Amino acid sequence: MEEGSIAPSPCWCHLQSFSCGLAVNLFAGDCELWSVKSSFTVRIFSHLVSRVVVRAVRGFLSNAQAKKPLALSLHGWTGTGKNFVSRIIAESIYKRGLKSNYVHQFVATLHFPHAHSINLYKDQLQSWIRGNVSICPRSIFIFDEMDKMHAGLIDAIKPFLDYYELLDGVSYRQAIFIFLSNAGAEKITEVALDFWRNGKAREDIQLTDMQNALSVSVFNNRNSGFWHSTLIDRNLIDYFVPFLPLEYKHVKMCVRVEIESRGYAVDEDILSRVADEMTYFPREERIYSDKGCKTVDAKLDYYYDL
Ligand SMILES: Nc1ncnc2c1ncn2[C@@H]1O[C@H](COP(=O)(O)OP(=O)(O)OP(=O)(O)O)[C@@H](O)[C@H]1O
Repeated sequence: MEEGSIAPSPCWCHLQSFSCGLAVNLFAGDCELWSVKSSFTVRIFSHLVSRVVVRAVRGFLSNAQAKKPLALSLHGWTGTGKNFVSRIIAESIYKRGLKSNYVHQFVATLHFPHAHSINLYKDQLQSWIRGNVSICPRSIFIFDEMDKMHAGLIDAIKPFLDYYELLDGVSYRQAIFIFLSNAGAEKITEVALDFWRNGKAREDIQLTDMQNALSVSVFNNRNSGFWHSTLIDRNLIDYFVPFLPLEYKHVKMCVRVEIESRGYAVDEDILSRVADEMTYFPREERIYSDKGCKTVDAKLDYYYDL
């Protein structure tokens, strides 16, 4: 099944995008899913993330009677896989993944840069979401850099995340909203470090050890994009998903995956050298990679003559 052939309005790339009208899709209403894989898996080095995300997405997609759209808020240090996971979710639903006309990605610093334009952004965001969900109920909206979003802006989408059956004739109950943020990373690291220092296994960290602390921490953080947000206040975010900081062994796993994906034989020496080049924190213990797995692929270029 090919998706509609008219791409979202090209002017979307610019600030004015919203005001130049919504995307028109040739096959309006025809946004059948590429596949809702019953075996939908997330190959990610984090027991919490794979467990929560897979259950949440699979459960939501198989529930024809969902009472509200799915809202996932992914939190963690840089390079811990938040964009990676949102890409996997998009690809599990639409053949073209993030390139699908039904997947909309907003980057706070790019699409909502000016504090003085908040009211304009709010109107534009509502129109964009309303228009696109009217065309495709199973639209996916990804908000990256939530921690850089001006406080209050995200509250504009509150009505769409709520339990309404219809709003002006449109149902938002099949839509998926994903928020990505570095806010809360300190809290997550604190819990992970606590487990580590007490000799407890990382795999024993439960979602319940983090969820509440995470939502409270972003709610009270002026720089989280969710500061005093009604989305949290009204419990409209279904899951706060903590991405644990990545350890040396995880970085090596990332290097291995990258080498394999390039079709090379894995060289254990290169694996270790790339992981050794990363820097680790906290200063004393040096457990977690401060860039997660980011820059791994760039570092590999040095070792493989491409
Ligand atoms: N937990 C993980 N499991 C598997 N691969 C990972 C994981 N974390 C990161 N990676 C790899 O590292 C790359 C960079 O991660 P990604 O861009 O998703 O990080 P991020 O959390 O979105 O970072 P940022 O907060 O800076 O946007 C991914 O494309 C993926 O290849």
